[in-house]
Amino acid sequence: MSERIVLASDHGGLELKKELVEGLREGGYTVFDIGTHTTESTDYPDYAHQAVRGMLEGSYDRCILVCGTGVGMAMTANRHRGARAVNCSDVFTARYSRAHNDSNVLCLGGRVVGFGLAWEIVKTWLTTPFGGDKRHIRRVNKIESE
Ligand SMILES: O=C(CO)[C@H](O)[C@H](O)[C@H](O)COP(=O)(O)O
Repeated sequence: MSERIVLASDHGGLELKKELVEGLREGGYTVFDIGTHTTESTDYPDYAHQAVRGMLEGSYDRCILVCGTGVGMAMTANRHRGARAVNCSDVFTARYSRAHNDSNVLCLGGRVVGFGLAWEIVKTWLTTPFGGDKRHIRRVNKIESE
């Protein structure tokens, strides 16, 4: 089966999330869109907690979370032990958050990046493997030790 990606957003990330869901489905990923589905004002932590819990319980492989800036989603996701969330608005950070940090949650700002850049970020993030070098494993283990 293809990688299971869960996407979630608040109202601030809704439009970008919708475009990403469509692109990822076309790209053959198994996509779960857990909301929000309307423009009504919502609270990003509700969606971030739900998506990350699902990932940590094994229902999904990775999370992509979108709010206005990506900040609230990243703060919330990183409260969960085992979640390594990156708030990203450039391709370089997307690549190295995978290669060096083994990030498993990508947060984007729907009010910060347009679909074109977001799509490049997402493709890079999904296709870059964790480097697995000893020094990176040691550092990721130190993140997880607290
Ligand atoms: O968490 C955020 C900012 O750190 C998100 O960008 C939210 O989407 C944003 O705060 C929502 O703002 P709104 O004024 O309620 O639309």
